[in-house]
Amino acid sequence: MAHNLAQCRTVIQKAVSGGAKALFLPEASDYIASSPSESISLCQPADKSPFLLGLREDAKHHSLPISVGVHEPSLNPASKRIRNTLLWINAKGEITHRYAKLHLFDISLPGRPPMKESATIEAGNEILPPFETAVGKVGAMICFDLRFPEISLALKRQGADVLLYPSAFTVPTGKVHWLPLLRARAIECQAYVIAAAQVGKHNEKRASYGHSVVIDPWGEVVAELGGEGEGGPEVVFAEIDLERVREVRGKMPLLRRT
Ligand SMILES: O=C(O)CNC(=O)[C@H](CS)NC(=O)CCC(=O)C(=O)O
Repeated sequence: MAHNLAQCRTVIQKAVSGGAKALFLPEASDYIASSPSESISLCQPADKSPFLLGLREDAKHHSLPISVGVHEPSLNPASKRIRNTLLWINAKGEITHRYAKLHLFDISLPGRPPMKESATIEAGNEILPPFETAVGKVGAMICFDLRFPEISLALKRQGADVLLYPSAFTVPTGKVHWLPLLRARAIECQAYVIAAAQVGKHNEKRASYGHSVVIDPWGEVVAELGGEGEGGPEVVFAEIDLERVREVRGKMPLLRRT
């Protein structure tokens, strides 16, 4: 986790030097463990996690809001499982919003070990209403949620201009599904999509697809990173133009107005 904090701090430095108004980090930026028991044992409450305390300090120091995916304990003290959450840290370093991942990644693909996120993670049970930020009204989702367009459509109806999908996508699913799903969400919601992704090898069992991307409300990719991640942590910049959201929605209205 100390290493991951250092990686994030490198990204924060780059974001600050480039004049970013907000920074979007991937799902599970604090750690990716190699077993359910390790994942549960590493988990700390937000107010005690050195990883989050470090990010909050930097957010405050640079007046830079940060969206980050982490692990947090269950709200139920009797639960052995943890939560997979997205936190919004504001420019004062305070955690102001929290979304707990609704859909868990329980799958088995041919020739690969099955993945059962629900062995470790307890699913969230509510959509977080979109919230105002320096880059517009943001709607939060996480990774596998991408396959369930209902949440993004609900967020659009609630006024989201920007949809977040911080992720740690697998390589085989990412190769085929990542970009088309993200572009579809941007096109049908007529919203910006910001998908910050983990990249490269985590441990003997796991690697992530990478290809972080920002997509505009017309569905065009406006910024992207690669799938190697060998040169260390990378950052990519994109302009979030809320006028562009109004324009696309105005020219092709998809929401019924009665
Ligand atoms: O494991 C952690 O600590 C953090 N969580 C994740 O990386 C999650 C669960 S394994 N990954 C995904 O949801 C990938 C989805 C995906 O790849 C797809 O939908 O194809």
